[in-house]
Amino acid sequence: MDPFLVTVTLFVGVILILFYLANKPRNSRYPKGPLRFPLLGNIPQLLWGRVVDKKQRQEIYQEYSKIYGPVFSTKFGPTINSVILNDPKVIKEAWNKFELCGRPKLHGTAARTGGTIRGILFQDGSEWMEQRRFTIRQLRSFGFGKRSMEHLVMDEVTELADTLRKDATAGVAVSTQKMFNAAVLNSLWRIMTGQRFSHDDKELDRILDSIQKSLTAPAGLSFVFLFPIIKTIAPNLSGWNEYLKEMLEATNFIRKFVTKRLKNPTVTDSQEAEDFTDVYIKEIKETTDKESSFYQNRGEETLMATLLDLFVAGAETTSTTLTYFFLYMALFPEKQEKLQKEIDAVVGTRHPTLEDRTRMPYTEATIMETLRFSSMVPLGLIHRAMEDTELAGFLIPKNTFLTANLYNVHHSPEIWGDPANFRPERFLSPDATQVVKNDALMPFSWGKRLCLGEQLAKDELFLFVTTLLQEFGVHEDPSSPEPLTTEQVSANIINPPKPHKLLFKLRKN
Ligand code: HEM
Repeated sequence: MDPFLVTVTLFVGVILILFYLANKPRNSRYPKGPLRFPLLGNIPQLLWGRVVDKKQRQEIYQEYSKIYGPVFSTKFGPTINSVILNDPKVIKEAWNKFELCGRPKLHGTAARTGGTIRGILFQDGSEWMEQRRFTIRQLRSFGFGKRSMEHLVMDEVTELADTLRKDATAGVAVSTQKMFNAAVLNSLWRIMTGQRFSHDDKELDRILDSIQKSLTAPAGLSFVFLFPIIKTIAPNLSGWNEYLKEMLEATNFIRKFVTKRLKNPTVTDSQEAEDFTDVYIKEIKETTDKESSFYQNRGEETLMATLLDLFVAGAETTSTTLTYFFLYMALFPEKQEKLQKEIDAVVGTRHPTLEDRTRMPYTEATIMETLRFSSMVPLGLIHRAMEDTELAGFLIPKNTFLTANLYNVHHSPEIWGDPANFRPERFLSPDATQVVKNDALMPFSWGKRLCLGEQLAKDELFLFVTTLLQEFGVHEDPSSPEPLTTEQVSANIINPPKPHKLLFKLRKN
């Protein structure tokens, strides 16, 4: 037999076997998915979609869900199996199951807290449950959802309005990218630590910049998370060193704060705690159970991680939503006008309060539409199956990663009819007097991992939006070289809008 023919036959045979093995279903009820390449899984298709088709990951997943259905599987490299959920009903079913609410054990997330995963955001199991419950209880007792919180938020909006007034009078267009960060973070930070930052605090600016860079790190960095070897081979080229440097800025800042507070407590043991950190330290002192995440050194490390989680999650998310909100107001001036009419009619010239909310359906609907339209956390945070689990007739094996394509849910024509239009009216009753909720709107995710800052974020969004639009009109900057666009920057977790500037003009002058 011709040796060339033998070689070709063998080569083709090996390739076919490798493809067969790569595509062999993990069990008879495992979700289907696109063809997997040996060793690489679906990385080639994802790269092609990103580089050639210029599509974001959520858009690529959206295309796949049209072919493989609302639950499909992908594979990254030889070992990481991932299931993508594209339907709100399935997402709810999944995120209500404790077994599907684990987190992947990624070295990238461990590196930020000294090599061991601690806290809430990236933790699972008993430590996650213990920390999450404690944090929710304490945040409520310190003001989440209460009048006292409202005052903290209003202090911040008022200061921001003072700065904007100067810019408006000078006719200067402002970049809204970082504008809300400190103001939004401060209300949370006062509850957590008793401290606030001045809006032009340079250290905070640097840390928030680092958080922004690490959260919006190039999407290519996900590959480093999935394949740790890349960071050893190409620590600089892969972006790993830069990511770590940025991430550790915030870690070091929080570590410094915790060390100082442990050495110099602000209250004695018999005094009432004044902030979250005080209560936490009290809990550490009172914990005798060695298994508890509050126990001694582990407790101190976990305090650091939990504060870091809230700092990171609280700083970037709400402020990016506000950036989107004002961008949309400039892009859709007729919506802005309607909203301002509602503010003028209900609030008039006094300060807005949270009690106004029920009488301001258009404002509420516009905030909801902003959260839907921007879907700035498009794929939520990755979950992990902690056990073999039944889901919507499928069998999801232990350690499978799960991703909710929130972007797809928020942009499904079957659910919204005209998802590509910014139309707050979709959340209003026909007579426009009531907000109509839609369960498919889930920007804060769902179930056991539901964002624990949802209440604060909603309160802040309402108070910032109403206070600022009461006084200012927001407009496109005519001197800008590029027109405003709804386009997003593709990123790691949070997708910000493209950098832009807006003109804030005083409404009554
Ligand atoms: C508009 C603002 C916000 C949005 C859209 C948002 C969205 C989300 C999403 C999608 C998740 C992932 C849930 C999952 O894994 O299924 C999450 C988790 C989380 N968020 Fe938010 N968030 C916002 C504001 C905040 C704020 C202000 C805080 C601070 C108090 C916060 C703290 C957290 C924490 C600690 C988690 C982790 C929960 C857990 O793993 O158990 N978020 N958020």
